[in-house]
Amino acid sequence: MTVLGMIWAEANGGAIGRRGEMPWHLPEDLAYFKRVTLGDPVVMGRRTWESLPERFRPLPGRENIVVSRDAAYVASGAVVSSSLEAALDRLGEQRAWIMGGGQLYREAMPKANELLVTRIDIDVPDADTFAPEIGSAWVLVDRGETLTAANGTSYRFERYERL
Ligand SMILES: CCc1nc(N)nc(N)c1OCCCOc1ncccc1N1CCC(C(F)(F)F)CC1
Repeated sequence: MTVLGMIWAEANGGAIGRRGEMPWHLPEDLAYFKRVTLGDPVVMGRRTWESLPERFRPLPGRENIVVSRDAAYVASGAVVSSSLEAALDRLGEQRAWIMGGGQLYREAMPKANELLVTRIDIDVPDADTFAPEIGSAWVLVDRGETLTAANGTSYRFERYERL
């Protein structure tokens, strides 16, 4: 069984996206995401793959798996899996990270062992994509200290483990 982590950044109210973009720019979170995931396979939905700036496609230094039901879908530099299960079957015992988006987080939640959530103190009134609910099966094991980004934004890195 893969040790499966999920990693996301969310703004106030659980916002994680707006019209296919992340409506903020927080280099400190990009660095965190890169540090955490480097070397491990990452699994993402097609919309997240398409949201990545060209220069980040594929994410360097890790196997990129894109989940799409479209058997004809091509993601150059990535492996396309037809379902989350197919992606997990590929991964075998490897530790891997679900990196978005909302739909895949919700589907993978029951299979995840660890959640890394960056809480960003900004309001995104017209958000259209939201983080999954973190249910009572989870315990916040590391609240992280509240940090201030170079651009003045407050944020913190949280870690949850399954009870
Ligand atoms: C970073 C954003 C992010 N934060 C956390 N904590 N969890 C995530 N699931 C996550 O979303 C990754 C997919 C979206 O990512 C991007 N969306 C727009 C612009 C840039 C990116 N990044 C920049 C860094 C790059 C690197 F390879 F350097 F990591 C990856 C692509």
